[in-house]
Amino acid sequence: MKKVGLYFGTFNPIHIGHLIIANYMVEYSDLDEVWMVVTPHNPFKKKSSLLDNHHRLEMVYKACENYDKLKPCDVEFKLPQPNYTVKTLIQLEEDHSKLEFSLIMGEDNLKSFHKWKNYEVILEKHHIYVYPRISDGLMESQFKDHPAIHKVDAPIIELSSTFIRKAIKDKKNIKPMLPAAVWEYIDLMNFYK
Ligand SMILES: Nc1ncnc2c1ncn2[C@@H]1O[C@H](COP(=O)(O)OP(=O)(O)OP(=O)(O)O)[C@@H](O)[C@H]1O
Ligand SMILES: O=C(O)c1ccc[n+]([C@@H]2O[C@H](COP(=O)([O-])O)[C@@H](O)[C@H]2O)c1
Repeated sequence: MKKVGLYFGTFNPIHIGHLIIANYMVEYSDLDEVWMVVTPHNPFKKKSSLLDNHHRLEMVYKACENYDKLKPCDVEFKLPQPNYTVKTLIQLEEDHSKLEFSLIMGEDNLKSFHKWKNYEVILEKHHIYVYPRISDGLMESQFKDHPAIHKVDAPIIELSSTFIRKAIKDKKNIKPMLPAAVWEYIDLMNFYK
């Protein structure tokens, strides 16, 4: 069975931090592919300053163009909002019965995973691949040494979409922080100014 890692995000915009993690995961784990799932509305985030779904998807598409094992995914566009991951997983399994889906998550997100809708169901049915991230807070003991949670030693790149949006607004040059095609698209479309 083909193993697909799901990397969920708002990707407003996708940056090299995301791309380095996705590529590392597919090269240094047993995953065959990583799908970058563009989320219209994260239940934990306000929707303000959010670029249209299709523009965020277009940027993910451009970022993945030269990576055969990385794929953009728009499954959440047709699902009710805010987007609960447990529901998305049910939809994906219905659409692709021959694929095995796992989640990719930073250590920071694992610390609040117990607040996700039906997280026990997710953990029962899926593996989670966790990469290191600098963050405060403690890991719930139930997630330490859990058989479905796998640590992958990916590099830490502290960069965020929030930082990039602000830097563009402040007219800073942040070219190396974005895949070239994404930078060109943002520049062409005058986004985040
Ligand atoms: N530099 C990074 N390294 C590793 N993981 C990251 C990095 N930036 C974001 N992530 C993780 O990638 C996923 C998708 O990221 P998201 O789209 O929320 O980007 P973000 O940069 O955190 O955005 P924002 O600053 O707008 O909140 C999330 O799980 C997030 O924790
Ligand atoms: O299902 C949930 O309850 C849930 C709660 C918080 C976040 N998520 C998903 O986690 C993904 C990454 O979240 P974030 O805030 O780190 O970008 C995003 O796709 C969200 O929809 C999901």
